[in-house]
Amino acid sequence: MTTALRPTATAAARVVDAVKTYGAGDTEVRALDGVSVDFPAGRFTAIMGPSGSGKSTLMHCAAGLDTLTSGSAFIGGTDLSGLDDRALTLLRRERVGFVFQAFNLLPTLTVAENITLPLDLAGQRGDREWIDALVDTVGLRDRLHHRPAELSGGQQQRVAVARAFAGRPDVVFADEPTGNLDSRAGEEVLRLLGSTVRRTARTVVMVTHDPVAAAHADEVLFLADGRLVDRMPDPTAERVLDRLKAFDAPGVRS
Ligand SMILES: Nc1ncnc2c1ncn2[C@@H]1O[C@H](COP(=O)(O)OP(=O)(O)OP(=O)(O)O)[C@@H](O)[C@H]1O
Repeated sequence: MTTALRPTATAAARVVDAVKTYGAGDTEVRALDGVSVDFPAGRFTAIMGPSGSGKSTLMHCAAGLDTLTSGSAFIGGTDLSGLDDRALTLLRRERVGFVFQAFNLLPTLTVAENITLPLDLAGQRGDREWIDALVDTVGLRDRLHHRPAELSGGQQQRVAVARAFAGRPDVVFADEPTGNLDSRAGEEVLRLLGSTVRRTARTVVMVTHDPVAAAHADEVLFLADGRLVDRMPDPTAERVLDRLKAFDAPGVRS
């Protein structure tokens, strides 16, 4: 293993020289064109960039939902390319949490059952104190026995956030978590993600199109044409918006 490929102790997830192509020959698309990036432990990182820049592809490959064409992806010190499908499924279940735009709660289960679903699937009891604290953090104690259909969109996404963190994962990947929410409910979910990172030293990686959402992160990564072209620590919505505008400006590339 070369030095460049050795995972750092502080990266919850990382990709090295990540290349992902779709199709072949004239129709080949290079969705990721040599991206190397660490997602530091205990930090909230947002991924932004124009449509088609490779955000979802990067997230899916970093999370073990998809495989790279070349390069490496690590969760903690585990090289995902060395894992077969079964091992990848187990790793995702035990060490990765997910929050999707569409909430993806199971309608027949109660809120409490949805929150512990990943643990139940893994045959684990989980840390009851941790889960109890999560229920309070997301403010759903009085809804624990309700079904998702009885909750607002914002409440459903808060259930999904609790579910994502229930197993104390190394990293939570959030794909447009506020895309289906009005701005107030979205703001609550973002504050929840940020405060959970800061209070519990968990790690969140979020793909978003929304500069206001990205401003909740500790750092924003900008992709363009499948490459990492910029990073912005301590972002504000205004600065993120200005940076995004530069992608559209004639003659300005990254
Ligand atoms: N399954 C696929 N087959 C072929 N091409 C794909 C596939 N998935 C993604 N692509 C292409 O890869 C490139 C990157 O796509 P990706 O979805 O990662 O971008 P994105 O930045 O998440 O876009 P958006 O903001 O529109 O969601 C695009 O050109 C896209 O068309």
